[in-house]
Amino acid sequence: MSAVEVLAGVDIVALRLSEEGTLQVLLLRRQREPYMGQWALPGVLVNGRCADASLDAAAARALADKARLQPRYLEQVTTVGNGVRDPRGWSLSTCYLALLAPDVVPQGEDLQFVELAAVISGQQALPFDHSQLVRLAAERLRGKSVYSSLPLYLLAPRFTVTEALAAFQACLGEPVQHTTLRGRLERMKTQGWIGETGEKNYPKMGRPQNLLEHRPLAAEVFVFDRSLLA
Ligand SMILES: O=P(O)(O)OC[C@H]1O[C@@H](O)[C@H](O)[C@@H]1O
Repeated sequence: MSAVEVLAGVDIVALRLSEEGTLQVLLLRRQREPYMGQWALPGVLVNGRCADASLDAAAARALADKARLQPRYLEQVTTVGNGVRDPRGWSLSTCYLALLAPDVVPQGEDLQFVELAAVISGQQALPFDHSQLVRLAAERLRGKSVYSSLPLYLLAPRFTVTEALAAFQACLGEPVQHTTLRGRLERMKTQGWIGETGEKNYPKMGRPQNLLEHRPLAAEVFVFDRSLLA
């Protein structure tokens, strides 16, 4: 690379809600230098011969080509850039937050989910500045989960209130009042963002619960009139 060139890329912080109710982040084992063999965020370079129409298209390509999956939700978080984050020289990375369905499984030995908490705590180290990108994406998710329906994208399209509670608590990292969440979901129902399916799920333990359906409208997330933590 000549001294005037800058590498530009996108990196994806793709999150899944585990059965235990924790958030997990998708990692890819790097196939080339730098950091060959290490677990990193899936990402692609966008300069050079790539035909991506936009950064959003490049982010979708990174997930489709490298992780072989489609997100339920994708949002640009931030752009970082400096001369030290990539040993190849000056580079920019635009970081995306992707939310995945809970039943997504890694397709191949070069992909794995690890606990988000392990990356944030530093127990699972990542190359480049990828740990910092994970922290920024998790902060964005937490911030938006206080006042919007964003965590519902971590659930199957049909879900119960108990499952919604688990998703919100995982994103916020603290307990949420069942009655408060139920009130916000009722509000979404009256505005057409959630529908009653008329069906129930039958868990191994406990009583059957109504199955609701997430019907996101054009704006993608429903904004609550009050904080969920109020
Ligand atoms: O995987 P290759 O194409 O080598 O490079 C992409 C990575 O290079 C880094 O700056 C980015 O953070 C991205 O993950």
